[in-house]
Amino acid sequence: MSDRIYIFDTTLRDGEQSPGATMNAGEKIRLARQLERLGVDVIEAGFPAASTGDQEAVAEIAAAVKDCQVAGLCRAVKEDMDKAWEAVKHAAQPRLHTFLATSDIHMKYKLDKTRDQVLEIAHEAVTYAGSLCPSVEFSAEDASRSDPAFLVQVVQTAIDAGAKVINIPDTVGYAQPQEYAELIDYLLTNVKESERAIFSVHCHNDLGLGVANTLAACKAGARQAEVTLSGIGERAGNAALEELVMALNVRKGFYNLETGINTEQIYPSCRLLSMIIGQPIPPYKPIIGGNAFAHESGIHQAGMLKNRETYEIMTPASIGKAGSDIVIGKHSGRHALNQKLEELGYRLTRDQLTQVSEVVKSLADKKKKLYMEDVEAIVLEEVYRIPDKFKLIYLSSISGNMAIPTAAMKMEVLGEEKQLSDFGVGAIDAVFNTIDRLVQRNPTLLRYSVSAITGGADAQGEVTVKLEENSVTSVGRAADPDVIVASAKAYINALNRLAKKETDPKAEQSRNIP
Ligand SMILES: CC(=O)SCCNC(=O)CCNC(=O)[C@H](O)C(C)(C)COP(=O)(O)OP(=O)(O)OC[C@H]1O[C@@H](n2cnc3c(N)ncnc32)[C@H](O)[C@@H]1OP(=O)(O)O
Ligand SMILES: CC(C)C(=O)C(=O)O
Ligand SMILES: [Mg+2]
Repeated sequence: MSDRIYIFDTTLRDGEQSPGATMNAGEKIRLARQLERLGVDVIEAGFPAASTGDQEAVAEIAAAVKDCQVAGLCRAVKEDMDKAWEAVKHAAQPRLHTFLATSDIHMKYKLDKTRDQVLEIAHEAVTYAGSLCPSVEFSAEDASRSDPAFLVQVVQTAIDAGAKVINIPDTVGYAQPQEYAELIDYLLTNVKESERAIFSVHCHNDLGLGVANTLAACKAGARQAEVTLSGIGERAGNAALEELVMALNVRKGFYNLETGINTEQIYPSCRLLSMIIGQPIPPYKPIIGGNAFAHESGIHQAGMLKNRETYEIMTPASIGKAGSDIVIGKHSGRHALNQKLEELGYRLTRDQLTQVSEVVKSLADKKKKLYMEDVEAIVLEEVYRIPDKFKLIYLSSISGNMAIPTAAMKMEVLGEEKQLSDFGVGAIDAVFNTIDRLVQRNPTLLRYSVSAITGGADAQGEVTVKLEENSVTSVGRAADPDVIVASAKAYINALNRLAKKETDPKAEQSRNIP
């Protein structure tokens, strides 16, 4: 038996059955081209009988794609098959995929057909599809809940009628890995000349076992896996392409199976899908999630810095993603903190590092997300504390939908008290404009972020600003229950740091502050 697993991607068909994942024809073509680049063997482009739009989209994909088969799904109904064939017939490698349910519950309640009738319909459908298209796939819908002995009869009928691929779907995600592997093995053993067809699996994720079932079935002899990008699909979705492929890659010694997937196109493909359907990739998603290569705990980070294989079983580059990320948070240790600070150009002594680490941890206890700017501000505050040239004395601010946002401020500027008022498009803008005029500077605001350190309406607001003037940047940070006051203090804090860099450029250079 070959060790090649054919990847049948159904993102554009079963994936589109995911609520909210509808794509227009242009988007489907873009994604189909990306799937071709990814190296899938078959693209199931849609269900042409569903609508004229779907039929046209499938036809356009069939015309656009050259390097893989393009399949159209159809019920075991002549009109559906005609529509599907019309759509895929111009593909370089067309495939008709027809299906019919074989479980007692589906046959009785959904189709209202007996077993004998289902055998007859399956025979007629595959024969008719084969008269149109050289490559026919037959799916026994709800196979995993079908009587295995009857399933042997159905599969035998479909192969005898000319089906080249036999799909055994776990339509409702009911199967368990070992049981499903045993079903595949049972069919391969009991269907006569089973080697005339490629056995395929199509697993849903209702119990979170889509990928596990697919892997178990491949180990048992299935050679086509039906999957979707990011695992999107009907209800809880399908087995995820990226998880299946990377499991086969990372555990090659265990499975001894190969795919034709260019794994470096995995992340770009999933990103494209996410952009098209407007659904962000959850950070905790295996392989492609934002956290999949992020390390937050000190022990993990220290291990990673010594040898990344201590906590990573694959590289981000292998799936086409930028490097691993060390995230500074409350679980971070000094190794990781030092590494991140060195990347920013800071060289701290051991004592300084301990001092900064303590403040970072206490801030992380209060704040949901720590930015590197926060950490940098702590370093500047704790290690390179500087005398202030500019100080806030008082601030009064007017805003609202019936007022021109105005700030009136008094500041100490180079030892001299000054006061002024100015306007802005909003309260914060008015404050920053007033400060600029008081200190007679005009920096560019590169970043402004505000977050609540504590909970409730009386939360401490913490503001971080990043300024740039004459190619020099600086970060300022301040907290206050009033976010307008916190903003003013953070802005003044950043201005003080800019001023310090001007008066002591050598010191700043040696620290290489970005
Ligand atoms: C497991 C899967 O993912 S299957 C694929 C699911 N995808 C889709 O359903 C694609 C979108 N579907 C559609 O646009 C529509 O359902 C259509 C155009 C296919 C059919 O629409 P309608 O004619 O209005 O039928 P409706 O959807 O209400 O009911 C389905 C009919 O198909 C029958 N049917 C279901 N599966 C099959 C099959 N594989 N072969 C033959 N008939 C089938 C049902 O028994 C039912 O027949 P009935 O009208 O005699 O009761
Ligand atoms: C049409 C078939 C293959 C299907 O999507 C399923 O059974 O889940
Ligand atoms: Mg399905």
